[in-house]
Amino acid sequence: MTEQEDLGEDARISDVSEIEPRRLRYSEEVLPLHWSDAVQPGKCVRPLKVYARIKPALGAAAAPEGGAGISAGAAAAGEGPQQLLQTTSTEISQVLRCGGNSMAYSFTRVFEGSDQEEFYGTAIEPLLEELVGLRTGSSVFMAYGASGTGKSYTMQGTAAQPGMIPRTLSRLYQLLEERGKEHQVQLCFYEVYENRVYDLLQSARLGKRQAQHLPIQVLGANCCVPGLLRCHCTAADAGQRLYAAASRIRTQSATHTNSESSRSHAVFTIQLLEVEQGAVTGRSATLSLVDLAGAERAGRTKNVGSKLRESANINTSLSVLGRCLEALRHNQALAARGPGGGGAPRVIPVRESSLTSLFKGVLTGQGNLVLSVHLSQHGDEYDTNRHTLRFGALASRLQMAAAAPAAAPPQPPAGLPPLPPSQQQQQQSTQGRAKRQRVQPAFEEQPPIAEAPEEGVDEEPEPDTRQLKAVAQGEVEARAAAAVEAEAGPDVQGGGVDVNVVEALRAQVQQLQQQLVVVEETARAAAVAEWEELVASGRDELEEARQRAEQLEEQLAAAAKELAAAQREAAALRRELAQERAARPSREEALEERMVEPRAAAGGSQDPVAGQARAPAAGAEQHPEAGRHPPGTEAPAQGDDAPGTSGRRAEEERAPLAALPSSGNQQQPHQPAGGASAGRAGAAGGGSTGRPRGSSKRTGAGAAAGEGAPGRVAHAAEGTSATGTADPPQQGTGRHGHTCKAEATGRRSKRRRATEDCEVDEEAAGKAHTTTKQAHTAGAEELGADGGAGRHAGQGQAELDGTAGDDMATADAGKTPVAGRTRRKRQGVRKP
Ligand SMILES: Nc1ncnc2c1ncn2[C@@H]1O[C@H](COP(=O)(O)OP(=O)(O)OP(=O)(O)O)[C@@H](O)[C@H]1O
Repeated sequence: MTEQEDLGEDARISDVSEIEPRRLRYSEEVLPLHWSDAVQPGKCVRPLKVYARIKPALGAAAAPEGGAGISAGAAAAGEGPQQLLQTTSTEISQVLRCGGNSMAYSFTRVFEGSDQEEFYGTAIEPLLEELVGLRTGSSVFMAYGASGTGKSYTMQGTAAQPGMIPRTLSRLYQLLEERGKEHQVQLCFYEVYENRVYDLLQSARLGKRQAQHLPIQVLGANCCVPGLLRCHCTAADAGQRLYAAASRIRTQSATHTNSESSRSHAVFTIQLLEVEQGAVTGRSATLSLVDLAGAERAGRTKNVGSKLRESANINTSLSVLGRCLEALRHNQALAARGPGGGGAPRVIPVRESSLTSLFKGVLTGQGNLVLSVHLSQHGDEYDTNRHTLRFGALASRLQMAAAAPAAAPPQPPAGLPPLPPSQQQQQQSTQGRAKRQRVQPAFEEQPPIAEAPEEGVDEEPEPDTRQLKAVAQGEVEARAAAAVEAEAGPDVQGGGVDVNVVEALRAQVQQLQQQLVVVEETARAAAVAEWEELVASGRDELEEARQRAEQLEEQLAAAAKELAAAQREAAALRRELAQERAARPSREEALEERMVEPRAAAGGSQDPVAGQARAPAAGAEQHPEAGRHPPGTEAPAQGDDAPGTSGRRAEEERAPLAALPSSGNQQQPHQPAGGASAGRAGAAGGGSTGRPRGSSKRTGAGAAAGEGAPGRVAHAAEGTSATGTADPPQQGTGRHGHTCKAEATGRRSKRRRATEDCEVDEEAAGKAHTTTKQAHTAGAEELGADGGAGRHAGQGQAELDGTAGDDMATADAGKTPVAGRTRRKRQGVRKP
């Protein structure tokens, strides 16, 4: 921060005589600086004008001006993405040099180059005309942009190219002259540095930077800065000199991006009061020209220490400004949608910074706001330009409601009533004396007053200013006077108030007010910081919850997929099972059909064994209870009851197994011959009978096999042989057995294939096995009981001895291999 502790002759206002000392009295009166116009809703609404001005790239100050196309000199290289601004008269497109999409932004008008006249004529002159014609109560022009983009160049200019403020002053008096009406012009110039208001005119007048900042009083929609000096100015050159001198006091310093970077927002206000017959009528209008400090990126400016703090303050206030415009835009869009448009209006955060507090009126859409956004054609200004372009695009969507100033000036707030005329008069004179005492030394050094004072204005204060005086300073002084009177007692009251005491109290009150402002600001900053922290932590929590929800959703989706796959698999298995079930009867049919031939062959061979084999079956039919005996329990025991005489051995030898079901004849243990004859009868009947009732088909088949079907007998013999237990199979089957064996072997392999093709019902196979075993056991025991040493008996005995083991089942019937296999499977035994 550059503080000019002691201005040299050059820096001081060269001709302070331009400022009437008597007029300074008026300059301390509290008047609203920027206020909202009294407009009816929906009336005088117009879009906010946004002008864009592009500073040429370095070394290209002479680039083509104002025209469309690409500026020369845009090739300055730097870090970051290289950009180029392509323009038309109303549009700017930011193009990346490395390619990519460009975005176009529209503005009221786009300016390029260094010429100030054109910019002034387009952007400022209309505002000045409105001021002079008192057509708009309050107009504000703001220059916005990153540091070093030409805001100060535009507002202040150079000797060769005067900026907007000198041009405005010069043109103002021309217009007033043309109008031919009497006016009073009051000038204010102050800066907002680190969120505090400093009076630049006062500093210029005193010859040093004033250390005390001034409080801002927001009075409803209006804003006042008590203590701010207002200078009457009757000529353009006086105003220009005043401005030039005060500008030098404005805080500036060199940064990485700008050798004369403004570290504060500077506000130059021209207030025009209408005067008729030497008296102010009450109608007034203001035009404020604001040179905002430039937004800075710490990375680019490389600021540290106080400059970094300044930078942070600048960025904060500009950010609040941006948020105000955003909120205003939101509210206006909401209002345009009408009732029921959805959403709630936002609070416009004007109170969050001094800058926005000062311009509360226009930032809430009341009054006339015009913006210029400043850009740079330098290649490496991509980010800063983009930010500025977006700000401009947002602002250009706003509507402003401006109206002519009302006949009566803005009224002081209800809490601060005007003082009674007598007391006010007294205080004014007291105040005037005190002020003259205070400021006199500064003016004593200056040349004599060049211009004659405006007598009417000087001697007789205007009624409107008397009213407005009570807004702040009057109030303070009244309270101070009251306090003094109370303290001094009746003598002092009668003799008047001691000026020094009043002054002291007044200073004290002002100090307290300033302290109050500081406290308020600190509290507000703390609240904002806390709120931001809260929002940030809430955002973190929200993010965590969102991530967790995403994880859960993913898990849910995976589980749903697995479930669907499992359901598909289950459905496929169900289908397979159904197909299996559907195919089972036909397979069994096929097996039966295949067995017809061997049976027929067996039947045709006149095998007595076969004939006998059916006899027990028939017996079983006669005694169905036989089939109900569980294998290995009753049947063998019953076999004991079977007759085992040697006379019957020949027959029994031929049908050792066929006799097994005779166990069903336990009620008739002495009728083996009957059973045998029944078996023969069964054989004669085609050998298809004799299945015990209650057995399943397979069980029946197994039993039948055991009972003496020829093939089964052969198979049983073979199976017995395979177990290596008794005699060779041919010995048990004889001649006929050879034939049967050969056929049975072929059929067996076929059968095995057939049975291996399909899964045989375990239960059925088990039953077949047990029934067969039962039959074997019964037969063997029957034979054994006889003491018969026939081959079949020996075989049966061997099986009973357990030598056959599980393979006995395979020796039983055509089904038995499967049954055996199934049993092995069940028992977890591998086939040897
Ligand atoms: N349109 C222009 N034509 C020629 N020179 C320009 C133009 N705009 C700016 N400049 C030059 O660029 C330099 C920086 O401009 P200026 O100080 O006005 O930037 P700024 O935006 O006010 O920066 P800051 O915000 O840091 O104060 C100055 O030397 C100025 O003369």
